[in-house]
Amino acid sequence: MAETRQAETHGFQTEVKQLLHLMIHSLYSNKEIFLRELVSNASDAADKLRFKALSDSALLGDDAELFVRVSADKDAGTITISDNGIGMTRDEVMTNLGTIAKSGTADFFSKLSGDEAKDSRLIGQFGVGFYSAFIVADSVTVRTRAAGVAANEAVEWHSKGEGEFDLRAIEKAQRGTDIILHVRDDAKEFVDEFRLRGIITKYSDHLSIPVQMPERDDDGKLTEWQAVNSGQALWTREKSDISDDEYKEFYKTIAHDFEDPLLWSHNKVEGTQEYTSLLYIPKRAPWDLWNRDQQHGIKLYVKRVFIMDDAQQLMPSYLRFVRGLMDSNDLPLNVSREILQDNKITRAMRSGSTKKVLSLLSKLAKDKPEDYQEFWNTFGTVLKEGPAEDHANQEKIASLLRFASTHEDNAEATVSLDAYIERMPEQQDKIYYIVADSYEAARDNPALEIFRKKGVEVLLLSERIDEWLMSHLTEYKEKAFQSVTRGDLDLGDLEDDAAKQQQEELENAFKDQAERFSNALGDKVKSVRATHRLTSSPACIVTDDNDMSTQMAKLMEAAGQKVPETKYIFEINPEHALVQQVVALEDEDKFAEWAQLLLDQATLAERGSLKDPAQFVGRLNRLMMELTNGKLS
Ligand SMILES: Nc1ncnc2c1ncn2[C@@H]1O[C@H](COP(=O)(O)OP(=O)(O)OP(=O)(O)O)[C@@H](O)[C@H]1O
Repeated sequence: MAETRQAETHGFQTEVKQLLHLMIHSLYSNKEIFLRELVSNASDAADKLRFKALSDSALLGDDAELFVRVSADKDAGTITISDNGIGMTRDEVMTNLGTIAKSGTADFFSKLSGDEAKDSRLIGQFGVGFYSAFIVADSVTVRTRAAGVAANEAVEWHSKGEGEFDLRAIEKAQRGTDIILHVRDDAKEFVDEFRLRGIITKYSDHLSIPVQMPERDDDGKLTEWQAVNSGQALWTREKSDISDDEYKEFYKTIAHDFEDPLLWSHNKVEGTQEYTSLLYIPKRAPWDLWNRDQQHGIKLYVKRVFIMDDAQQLMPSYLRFVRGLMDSNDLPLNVSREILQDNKITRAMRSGSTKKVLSLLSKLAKDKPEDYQEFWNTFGTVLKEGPAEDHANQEKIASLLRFASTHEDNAEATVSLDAYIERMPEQQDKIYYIVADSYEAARDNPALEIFRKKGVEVLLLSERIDEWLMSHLTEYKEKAFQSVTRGDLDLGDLEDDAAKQQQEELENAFKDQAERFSNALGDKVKSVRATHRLTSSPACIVTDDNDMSTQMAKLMEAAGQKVPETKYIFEINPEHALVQQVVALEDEDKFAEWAQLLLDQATLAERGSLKDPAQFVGRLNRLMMELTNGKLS
């Protein structure tokens, strides 16, 4: 036994070291948050135990009144935060307090710049948690005994927050965790129970668990522990009794965010289902928002008892930036993730809260367009997953989308579909868009020429998700979406009969030449025809209606899927001077060279790359040499 009580030393995972260093250096102006983090961990530990005890009441033993206790010892220079919650086993201590068990952590740290101001914002997004103890402490001791584990199987963890931590077996009479902070000289102001009490009432007043502090006699001796928070879960109170500040502080505690939320919505739903929801939209994106496996931020409670974090069934994935909680009166207390998955009650809660969030956003867009724009810039890309994921709310989600467009002439996505429709000329019946690799590639794609000439607005899409979005969004307010690089260009009533007839004549007149191009290019193209998309470019390629679009093919290739090669329709502008010279060539070999060059150019403008760029360069140089007769003038 004696041997196991010897301390073992372990190194922190590299990322922990980085996090610690960064935290100490960038959060010095916001030191007091350590208490919020540690008290909220202690309260989570109580919640977890209460939940586990639902199926195994023996776990509570004779220590069923759960609490968090905070005290300070001026002589020793320490602050202690204790709870009689779930505690941790040795293995749990090793992983929870020695590593950062979040996927993508290394990636996150590679983004840090070394600029402390910038990095401190990032660190806020990351969520500091337990390690924030080191903002005020130069050494931290954690003594913990997991529920259901014998007193002599408790563990002590100790670290100075540098490269390593010590672990040893100890004996601990009470279940739960004590965290003892040995406070650094520059944070001694916190070794003061009056000060600590102020911080607790600021951050933790609404926790449903009592947070207790010592009552002391004149000699400073503890006489009893007394709760210093109101102990009433915030969301159970009447909306009218809760101040904005209380809502904001509560958000910071549950979301581990440093900043105020952008907005929130607190609802009591009554009727066939009874539940309360308190949902927040953060101002900033968490660092791992783009990861679809990222945990969801909704906590589930049943009759005020905490059941689980990250209840994915309560919020669709495209709203995974929403934080908050739902408290059901109808679900059984012993509900499991499996039960949640296929459950009438959860479905109703999910659908109700989804509607709530969407209407909250619509209202923001209407009342405070600038704030909405800020929201869109932060979370828009995630919301774009919505139309594919949630058919029932497609129209509502679509109304929240924002795009760059030819109307605005800048890359920022500010145009709503309603604004687009509002500007549509009466004869226009479709919503035109283009998807490309970048805003510039979209803006300068030759297929837009005819639209510019006719003054028809085109939405310019260039995010990775956009092709996916547009493949699920087929219409909005009964107007179909139409890609300008796809299929036959049907401008509908935007063209009058005379223009249509003129176009037909042009196509007929070009038939023979189109065939000549087609013979020269062989199976490199699907077909060749005269275009009516172009005004200043000689040629472009477009995708046939039934083929996979360029962007979709790229998306699938990037995902490692085998994609059949798309053959394009090659459209030529017979009125372009270069085309007129090419068709005048009599030598068929030369004609073929030029035809290939025009196709390569058009492919470059649409796809951004060629299969064999060296061949293109060789051909271009050969033709230039011929044109210049080997001499530039
Ligand atoms: N008082 C405690 N009792 C029991 N377990 C704890 C306690 N404090 C921390 N832990 C465990 O350590 C883990 C890591 O804590 P930490 O605060 O770093 O992260 P987190 O709470 O999971 O995430 P975040 O704070 O970023 O939301 C917790 O998830 C929990 O399992």
